Amino acid sequence: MNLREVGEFGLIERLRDKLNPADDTVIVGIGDDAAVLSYDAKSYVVMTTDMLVEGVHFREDTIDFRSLGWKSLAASFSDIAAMGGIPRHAAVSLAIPPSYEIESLEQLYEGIAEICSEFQAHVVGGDIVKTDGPFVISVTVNGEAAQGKALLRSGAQPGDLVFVTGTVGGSAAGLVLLESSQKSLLPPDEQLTLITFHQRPVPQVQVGQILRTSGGCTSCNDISDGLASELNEIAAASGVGIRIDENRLPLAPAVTNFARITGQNAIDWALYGGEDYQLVGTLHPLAYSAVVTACQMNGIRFTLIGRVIEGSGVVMERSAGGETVLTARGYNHFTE
Ligand SMILES: Nc1ncnc2c1ncn2[C@@H]1O[C@H](COP(=O)(O)OP(=O)(O)OP(=O)(O)O)[C@@H](O)[C@H]1O
Ligand SMILES: Cc1ncc(C[n+]2csc(CCOP(=O)(O)O)c2C)c(N)n1
Ligand SMILES: [Mg+2]
Ligand SMILES: [Mg+2]
Ligand SMILES: [Mg+2]
Repeated sequence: MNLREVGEFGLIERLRDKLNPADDTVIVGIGDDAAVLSYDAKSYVVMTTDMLVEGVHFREDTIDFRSLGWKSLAASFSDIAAMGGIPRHAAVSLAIPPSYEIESLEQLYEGIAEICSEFQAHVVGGDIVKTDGPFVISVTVNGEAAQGKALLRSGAQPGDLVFVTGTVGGSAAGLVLLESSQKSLLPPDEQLTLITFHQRPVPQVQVGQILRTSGGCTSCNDISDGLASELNEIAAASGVGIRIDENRLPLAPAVTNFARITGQNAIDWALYGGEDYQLVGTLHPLAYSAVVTACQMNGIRFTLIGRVIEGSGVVMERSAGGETVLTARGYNHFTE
């Protein structure tokens, strides 16, 4: 069968069927943002790996090396955050075209060091190979989580509230701006805001901790492929339906402004753009006030965008009236 037909997620299912069953050290295996592993009685190890490929995840004209270093680790820290874990240790492997300058790779590592100091994480190893293909960065991150309380995609219950942190659609807007010949239509400060959303996403480790300790977060996912895709993953893993409200989607003013100027759709960026690395999930209503207070105290934007219902799939109530079924049409390698 053709890869374009099964897509990235169909391929994962097919490959997973070939593997041996996991043993009891695997608390959460394939299927969530990160694996949760138990080696002793104290705490869980949370482990995730992701690749970034030149031409697919970045190009010379969409990111500088220092930001690329930041973003490469941010994506993995975000997966750890989505499990309620704290990122601790990383391994970084590079497949490098021989034409690359050593200074560029040093800049990459300055960005890696920057995010590691921000989150008190450490690079503890990696690997380097030469390639005649594109530049590839592979990042594996291990984190820590308290035993028994990892945030999964699979616990949403009808009646729960659907939340998202920060704002959404900013990374896609930033990418459109970086690729656009109409940059100057937007004020310089808003240009910088959009470019920062794309190049320097901030993994939501702190809110992951707030959610985990609240005891009422029933599901969580980070936004790599787009809100529509992540919500569908939660709905499918939890066996529930989700209703969200278009009016409630948190968009940064620079994003709506840029959409207006270029005649593009900011809601589509939020739903299908991806790479915002915010957290989306569900909360038992009784946990809401404690979570929102903790977020306010820490300057974290936390928005309710809908509700969990019985059934399946994701529906969005439109601001113009009516509703739209949101398919998992986010970023999917092979179908893109
Ligand atoms: N080649 C593979 N072999 C085994 N498991 C895989 C493979 N590729 C992905 N997975 C697993 O499938 C699940 C879904 O992966 P996916 O990459 O969609 O999640 P993610 O890392 O949260 O998202 P993204 O890659 O968009 O940031 C994860 O548990 C992941 O570890
Ligand atoms: C040059 C360029 N073109 C397109 C994109 C957009 N993009 C690439 S991969 C991806 C999903 C996340 O990746 P993954 O699912 O592998 O974690 C997105 C939204 C980009 N960043 N740069
Ligand atoms: Mg993820
Ligand atoms: Mg992944
Ligand atoms: Mg993805």
